Amino acid sequence: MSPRNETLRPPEGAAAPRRHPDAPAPGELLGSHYDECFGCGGGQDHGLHLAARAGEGVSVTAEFTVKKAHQGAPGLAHGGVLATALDETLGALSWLLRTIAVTGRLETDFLRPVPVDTKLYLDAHVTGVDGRKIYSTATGRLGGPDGDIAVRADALFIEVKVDHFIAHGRDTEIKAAMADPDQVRRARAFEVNP
Ligand SMILES: CCCCCCCCCCCCCC(=O)SCCNC(=O)CCNC(=O)[C@H](O)C(C)(C)COP(=O)(O)OP(=O)(O)OC[C@H]1O[C@@H](n2cnc3c(N)ncnc32)[C@H](O)[C@@H]1OP(=O)(O)O
Repeated sequence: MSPRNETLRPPEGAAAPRRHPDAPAPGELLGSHYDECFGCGGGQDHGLHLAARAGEGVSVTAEFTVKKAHQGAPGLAHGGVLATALDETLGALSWLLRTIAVTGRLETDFLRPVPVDTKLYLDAHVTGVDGRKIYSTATGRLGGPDGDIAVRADALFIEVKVDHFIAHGRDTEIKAAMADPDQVRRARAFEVNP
């Protein structure tokens, strides 16, 4: 499916996505980039606890089970939570590019309601890279990886350096993150590209 919005289509001359030589192997669990992340962190009781795996090329798959705390209408997932699941899955593509990037633009289509206790099967891949701009797309399916599409999104992520978070994040959390050698190593490693 190609993006409906022109601004989310890689421009002419954009580079094809290139899997980083040190990217995790296909099938490998990617883990969380930050324990307090609402999307993937283990430290958020009501977070999505989304678990993503590396796929082939520059792609990932992920699973997320809708919980009671994620409702909008009775018994149904909140649209913003579903957009978060797509955003987080798209964000996980950073592990394959080994580039830190933040969401600049995210366009989401909600095709089917998603009940509480449903497992959403997500996949995402990069469609092109143009300088700091990373174009990508994702789907969330019901019933299995080949099931009906419930939600889909096209996105533009923008590459940033670790300093982006240091400059903009609240002091308390930045200080705690910087005091954690594993967190710093994980983040800084992404800044070194061949
Ligand atoms: C220590 C702890 C580390 C933890 C690390 C893990 C982090 C992982 C987190 C992942 C969590 C999951 C994910 C999350 O939740 S990420 C959280 C949600 N996203 C954000 O908070 C991002 C907020 N926005 C910004 O900070 C800035 O606007 C950014 C950094 C994005 C760009 O500002 P910057 O000043 O740097 O660059 P620029 O303005 O020159 O733009 C550059 C180019 O991009 C184009 N452009 C920009 N925006 C748009 C747009 N909306 N539509 C179309 N195009 C857009 C722009 O035209 C230009 O194009 P060109 O003129 O070059 O052609």
